[in-house]
Amino acid sequence: GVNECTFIAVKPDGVQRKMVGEIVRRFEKKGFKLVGLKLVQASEDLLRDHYWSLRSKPFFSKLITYMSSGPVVAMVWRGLDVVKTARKMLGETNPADSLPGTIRGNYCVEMGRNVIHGSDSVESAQKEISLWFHQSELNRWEDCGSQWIYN
Ligand SMILES: Nc1ncnc2c1ncn2[C@@H]1O[C@H](COP(=O)(O)OP(=O)(O)OP(=O)(O)O)[C@@H](O)[C@H]1O
Repeated sequence: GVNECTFIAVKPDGVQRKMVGEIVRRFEKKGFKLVGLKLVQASEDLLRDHYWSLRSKPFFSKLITYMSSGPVVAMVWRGLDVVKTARKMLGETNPADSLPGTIRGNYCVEMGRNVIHGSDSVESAQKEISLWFHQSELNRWEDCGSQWIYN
């Protein structure tokens, strides 16, 4: 429903490459609602929890190093089908498989530097949001434009 939320993070390469504004712009203009946003240096403990399902992958330790190499911009976005739609806006995990027009399709070339994260299901979104944000950091402000987004 319209209350669905997803967790999006601009990864350290995205922050270094000044992509925060472009990424926020795309989600805003799509019609999604920003309910949380912060710049954070993620601890390795947090990242290991976040990527727990990938712990046995050969690239796991490189992934933790990559994700802790600088600050990330952690965000929560809300709206109808936002989890699935955000994944489409991001593109595929491998930028080479991502269509032009998607964030990864337009702005990156390698899996290990793919500039952005987005939750892959509603359940992972709920887990990731509670991992990265305190409830008090989320703000469900009333969006004066929502009548022009939803009928
Ligand atoms: N084969 C690989 N080699 C190097 N890095 C990889 C590889 N597969 C995945 N990764 C890295 O690990 C991240 C998490 O992998 P996952 O399979 O969950 O992809 P994803 O869901 O598209 O990405 P994310 O969770 O970051 O949105 C990828 O975004 C990428 O940065």
